[in-house]
Amino acid sequence: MNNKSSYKSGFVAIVGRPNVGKSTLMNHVIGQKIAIMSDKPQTTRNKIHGVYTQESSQIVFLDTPGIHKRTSKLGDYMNQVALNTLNEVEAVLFLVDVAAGLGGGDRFVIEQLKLVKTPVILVMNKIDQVRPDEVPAMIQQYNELHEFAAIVPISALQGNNVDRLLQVLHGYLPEGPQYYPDDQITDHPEQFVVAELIREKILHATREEIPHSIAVTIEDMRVQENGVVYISAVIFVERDSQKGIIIGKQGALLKQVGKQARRDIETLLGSRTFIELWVKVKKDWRNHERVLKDLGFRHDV
Ligand SMILES: Nc1nc2c(ncn2[C@@H]2O[C@H](COP(=O)(O)OP(=O)(O)OP(=O)(O)O)[C@@H](O)[C@H]2O)c(=O)[nH]1
Repeated sequence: MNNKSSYKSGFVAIVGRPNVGKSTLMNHVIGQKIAIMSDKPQTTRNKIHGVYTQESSQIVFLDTPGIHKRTSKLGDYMNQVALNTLNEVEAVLFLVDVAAGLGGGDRFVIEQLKLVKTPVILVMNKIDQVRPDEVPAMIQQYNELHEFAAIVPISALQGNNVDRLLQVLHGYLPEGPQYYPDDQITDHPEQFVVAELIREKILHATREEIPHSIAVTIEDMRVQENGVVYISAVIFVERDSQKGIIIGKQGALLKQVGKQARRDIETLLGSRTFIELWVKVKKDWRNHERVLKDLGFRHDV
């Protein structure tokens, strides 16, 4: 895992009507890996669409399906979940199909996006299907409906201008940790990120006092009947003194960590969560290969 302070990372939500090319774009950006991820049954509503990792940055793309329909009560609820997510991410990619033209579905999504304070980047996909001289008028049409942070025409299928899109996105990434390892797609991608978010909050709250000698494992994570995701996580430290620091006076620091982590985790999952944090001392765990493996860590932690 990379803990360089200059590392940048963040969440980006992708929205767009069915068939506009969301999967094709992800395939182009990330390649084969996401196929594995998206095949996994998801416990929650927001799906991780893909993770794009580079030397100094990482983007976690979220799929936000709820935004497109307005039908039932469930639809309303989904919509609210989607809107909450969109308000918490670094940027929203709004994909449209220029070949299909601007339709009612797009207009509906734009109305939803007006409720969101996050920068929205309009991605005009399937540019290979129209004549170049048609593009300015199309841009104009969308510009009249909403003030987008940026407008980027691409062909996800042919890969045209996708680099430019990634460049624009990088501009919106704050400093943050590398949530996912470079090349490893875990069986439980959500759990991995949840653990990493908790770890990040601890390091932030304790500053220099707790070196990076902590590990966080998710012992239990499941959706309860009331829809709340229950998470039980164990924080492993090397010394008793570190345990005291992390718990804090009357549990104050741990409570703060839990609160901050919950905010991010709820954004990621699009669900309410209940998080239990435990602190355990496991002496010199970093030196033990097997323990490391149990904890699901690689060697360079
Ligand atoms: N010509 C052209 N076709 C594209 C482009 N991007 C996607 N397509 C095609 O559009 C169709 C739909 O693409 P998907 O990536 O499955 O769309 P999606 O938005 O993920 O669709 P849902 O999963 O239904 O939400 C596929 O046949 C793609 O090959 C593009 O840039 N140009």
